[in-house]
Amino acid sequence: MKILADAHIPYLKGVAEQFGEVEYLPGNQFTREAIKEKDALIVRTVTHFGEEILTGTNVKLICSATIGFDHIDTAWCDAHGVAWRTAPGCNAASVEQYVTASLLYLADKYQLDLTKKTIGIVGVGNVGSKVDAACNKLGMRVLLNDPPREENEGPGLFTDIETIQREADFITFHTPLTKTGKHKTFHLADDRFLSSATKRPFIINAARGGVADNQALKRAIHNGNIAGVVIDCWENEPEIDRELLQLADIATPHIAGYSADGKWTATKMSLENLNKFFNLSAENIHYQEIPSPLNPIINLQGIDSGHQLQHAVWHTYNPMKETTALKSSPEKFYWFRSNYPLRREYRAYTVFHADDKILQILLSLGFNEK
Ligand SMILES: NC(=O)c1ccc[n+]([C@@H]2O[C@H](COP(=O)([O-])OP(=O)(O)OC[C@H]3O[C@@H](n4cnc5c(N)ncnc54)[C@H](O)[C@@H]3O)[C@@H](O)[C@H]2O)c1
Ligand SMILES: O=C(O)[C@H](O)[C@H](O)COP(=O)(O)O
Repeated sequence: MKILADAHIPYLKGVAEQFGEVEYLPGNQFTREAIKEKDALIVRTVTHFGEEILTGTNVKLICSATIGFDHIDTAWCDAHGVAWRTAPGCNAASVEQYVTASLLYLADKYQLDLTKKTIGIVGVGNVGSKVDAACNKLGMRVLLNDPPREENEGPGLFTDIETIQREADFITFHTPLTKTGKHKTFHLADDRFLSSATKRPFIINAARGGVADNQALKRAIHNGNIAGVVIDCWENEPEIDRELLQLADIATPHIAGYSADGKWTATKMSLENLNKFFNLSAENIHYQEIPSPLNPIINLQGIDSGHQLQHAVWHTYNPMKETTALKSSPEKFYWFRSNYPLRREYRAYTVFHADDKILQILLSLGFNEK
């Protein structure tokens, strides 16, 4: 079997070869010519797969090592016999780590007590559910909005979007990007939405750029309708809006899901999809190990209890380093994504000397205790 894989999918090289002949190319160098003779593609979100690239090729399966699939023209693929698979939930915990680290940053910068704040979560799937759990552990009041789920599961858990606009101090989006249908999410956060947000909330978008109208975000910051923004996903990546970049409290190059744990799981799920689709019956697949973090021990001795939580979370992931780097070199957006350093989730870290109350929060988030 002939496979073409994105060269920037970690933990794949030397492993995918157990399934066939594998060639690697950076995602932005995939062409119709390059994929023509391939049976399967293992891809990322940086390449668009539709009629223009797939017509006349031999491709039978596209495995995206990602949660999102708005880079695949699924209608065209379904109509033309090209199967596609994704890796649901693979990096949901990584996005939760990103949102938690960002909330702690905003709280620190603007002197906010998160236990007295309300967060509205729009889209409560794999990621939104994890963000919900984390925000509860931080002691926040959480409002959940997910009309498709509410239609299926009934009311009770969910609230309407107007309540979130009225009551939330933070609004975080975790929906897919959809441009049609009853629950389409394209420009969900537009001028109207943002000007109806009464508590001057912070807006967080680590879903997809198009979920929040980037021009409307700038207007809302300028006219004071919102207090600030945390943006990981942008319209027109990698050519992102430079003014919005400078205005953002946290601005990152679409890496919220880039924990090594998430990448490893995405690779594994992609290969499992390949194995199943082609009935390869491969057993005892050899996977690479996820490297340990450089400093897996977090010693909180001497840190006052008011700062222990942020210290521990930022030890695992600090969004400010990436914000500074992106603000000074926005032209390196694609490079930052292709050369991402090792980042581990909480479970790879052990905390020492945490105060009792903080320790309980850290353990519930997934840290280990010595
Ligand atoms: N920044 C990153 O690195 C990163 C990483 C992972 C996922 N993502 C993105 O995050 C988003 C969520 O991922 P997920 O794994 O939770 O997806 P999911 O499919 O598990 O959950 C999405 C949820 O959104 C809900 N939804 C759909 N339309 C809605 C609407 N109009 N209003 C409110 N809710 C709506 C769905 O019912 C579903 O419950 C996706 O867009 C994904 O591409 C980004
Ligand atoms: O959809 C996802 O899983 C995320 O957006 C993911 O982080 C994108 O990863 P990439 O395509 O850059 O590898």
